[in-house]
Amino acid sequence: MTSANAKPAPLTQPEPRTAAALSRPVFFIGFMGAGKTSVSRKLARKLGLGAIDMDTYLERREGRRVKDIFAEVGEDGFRDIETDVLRELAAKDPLLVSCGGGIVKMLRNRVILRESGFVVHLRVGVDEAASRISDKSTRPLFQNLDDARALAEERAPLYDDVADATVDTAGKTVNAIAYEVKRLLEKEGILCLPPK
Ligand SMILES: Nc1ncnc2c1ncn2[C@@H]1O[C@H](COP(=O)(O)OP(=O)(O)O)[C@@H](O)[C@H]1O
Ligand SMILES: O=C(O)C1=C[C@@H](OP(=O)(O)O)[C@@H](O)[C@H](O)C1
Ligand SMILES: [Mg+2]
Repeated sequence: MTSANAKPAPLTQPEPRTAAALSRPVFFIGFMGAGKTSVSRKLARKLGLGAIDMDTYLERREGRRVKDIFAEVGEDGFRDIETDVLRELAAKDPLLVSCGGGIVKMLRNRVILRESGFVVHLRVGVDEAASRISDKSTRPLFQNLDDARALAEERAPLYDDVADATVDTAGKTVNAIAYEVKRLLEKEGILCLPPK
């Protein structure tokens, strides 16, 4: 029986969710070789989510490779372009974004990351990173182990400072890391999955 002042049933029910969705952008940070690009891509494929790799996006936008940008305008010039791209991507509908390893260097980037997304730090040791990267010519700041170690040490507190979550990647496959990140994003309420 319906009472006189009961609300009428809505004409349309909300559509049940049919695809995975993110409540905020997810930014992958971590040292070169941590697997930011690979894990983000794997997760996007597994879940049918959109993913953008900052370096790939930036290279297309600029029409030149990262190493050529470094050679032509130096690291400072590269960092300016990188911040521009970060601002652009942070303003889009939520995506998986794999950042370059140096994104945390500039305070302005750390502010954007913290304010606009959920930040996942993929942690890797320098020796393991070096063993993963076969072609170091594409990474101007990973040319020898001593310099890479010093850089990693300098950046470690910056990654910790900005990360909402950290995943240790040592000895794990890209697939296993992607699964761990998926569970973590679900638990944090960042990833909403359709009912099975
Ligand atoms: N967990 C992993 N185990 C083994 N190799 C990996 C792993 N993650 C990435 N790689 C390899 O290391 C290289 C760098 O990975 P990439 O995803 O580009 O790292 P990043 O974007 O963090 O620099 C690639 O050749 C990739 O296939
Ligand atoms: O650590 C860095 O300063 C850099 C990391 C690179 O990206 P990956 O971390 O994806 O290799 C790329 O953005 C550029 O060579 C600078
Ligand atoms: Mg990358």
